[in-house]
Amino acid sequence: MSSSRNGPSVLKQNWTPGSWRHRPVKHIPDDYPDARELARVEAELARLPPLVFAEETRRLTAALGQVAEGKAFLLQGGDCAESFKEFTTDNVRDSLRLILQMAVVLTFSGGRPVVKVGRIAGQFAKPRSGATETLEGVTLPAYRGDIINGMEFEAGERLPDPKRLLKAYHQSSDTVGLLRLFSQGGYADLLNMHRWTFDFVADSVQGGQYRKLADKILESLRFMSALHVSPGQQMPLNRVDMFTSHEALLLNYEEAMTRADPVSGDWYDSSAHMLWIGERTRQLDGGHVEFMRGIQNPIGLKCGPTMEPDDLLRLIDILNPEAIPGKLTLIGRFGADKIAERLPRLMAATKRDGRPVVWSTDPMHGNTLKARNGYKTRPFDRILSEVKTFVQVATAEGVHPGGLHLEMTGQNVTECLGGAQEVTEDDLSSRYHTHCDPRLNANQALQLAFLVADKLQSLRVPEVWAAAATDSLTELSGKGYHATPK
Ligand SMILES: O=C[C@H](O)[C@H](O)COP(=O)(O)O
Ligand SMILES: C=C(OP(=O)(O)O)C(=O)O
Repeated sequence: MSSSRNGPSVLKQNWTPGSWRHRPVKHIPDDYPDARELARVEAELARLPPLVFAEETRRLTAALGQVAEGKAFLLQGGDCAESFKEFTTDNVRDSLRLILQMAVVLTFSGGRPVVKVGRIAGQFAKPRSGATETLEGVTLPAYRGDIINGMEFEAGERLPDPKRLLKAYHQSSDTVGLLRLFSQGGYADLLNMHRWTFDFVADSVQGGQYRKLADKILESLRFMSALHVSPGQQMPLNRVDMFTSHEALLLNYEEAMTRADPVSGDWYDSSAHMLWIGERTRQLDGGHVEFMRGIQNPIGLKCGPTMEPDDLLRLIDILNPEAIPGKLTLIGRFGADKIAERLPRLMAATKRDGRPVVWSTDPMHGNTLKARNGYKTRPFDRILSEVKTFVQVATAEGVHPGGLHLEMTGQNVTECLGGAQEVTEDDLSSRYHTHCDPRLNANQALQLAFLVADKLQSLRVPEVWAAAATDSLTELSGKGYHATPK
């Protein structure tokens, strides 16, 4: 059952882009100094062009449907928080090139297409643990992302300012434009894959591994072209589909960007192809879930350590009642020490339930800690450990380990500890640029891609999968894993 030109489907009755306003909401500022100015900005946004088209969004749903069936893999990654200050053409290109490199690695080893989704062109609003921040005895409202207030520790900057919604829109629009140019205009041509390597990665182990892999792929392409077999006839190699996503947190912005598609009559949030609900705003009766139930875009749902199987199933009832393949991606973010205990029953519940979902892992948000020198950081070994356990649990439960959700950057930052470059606590201060949470740098991200690719490679053949499932059970015993009755 789907909606039609005759009106919304029965399941979506009583929904409007603004119906979230009648529900309790968390992490949306209620202290804009000038409510009329906010309303004026919302009206202006509603008149501005969409950032993405419904047809592209439907293409992403279909691609994610393939992931749900185990025929593709999702790579979703990018900034923790985009900022106005750090917006440059080079930064957008570098975010894309990192995704392209990782996708080559994952596609080659996993033997499945990789669906590429950036945390980009709208990832501006952040839910914070505390409402305030205190520095040297002065307390101010917390920084909540550039779309809401400013990062400077100064009273005026920390006030929510409606004009920031417009600035975020225009920067997102420029970013989408650049992504289209880079992904469709030749830069993403597979024959260019050597040029995607970052200078600071070229001499590392990962740089060498990538060079070898790229040589191998180019050799195969030359071989096929010598045989006059052109893979490009079936699948263009000179451009890629690069989709955008962000957390749908500031619903004032999302509502203003939501439009009825003239072709299908369905409502699409035109601010991004994919939106997700954060761990802190997934309350069943909350405004965020209410908003997301009405839009036709593919949706992500963060699933943290406190989520119970019943809550998850009720959220699926609300968010994907029509069981559309590719509509819902569950993004586990438990922490390396909790995943083996918390994930299996959620996966088993979705398996028993039978409605299609993509299972993806975010190994960043459950593994944040404060270093001795005060920097918020994430150890690479914990990130890696969560990803490995994710694949093991999925394998043991007979579920496709479908995706990876990362906070990462093409910049040579020192924000996460460890990795092949062995970033130490003392190194953190040298290039710590994030606006909120620590991101993997390109070297660490590529290293992770090679390690995941290695795991996925072993799952390509069904018999190997079965053996891996047995091995996974053995390895997981002792980590708190409880096998779920089949
Ligand atoms: O990205 C996620 C959250 O916004 C972030 O982890 C919150 O950070 P905080 O705990 O410093 O507020
Ligand atoms: C806030 C985020 O994550 P979570 O909701 O999982 O904490 C995020 O991905 O930016």
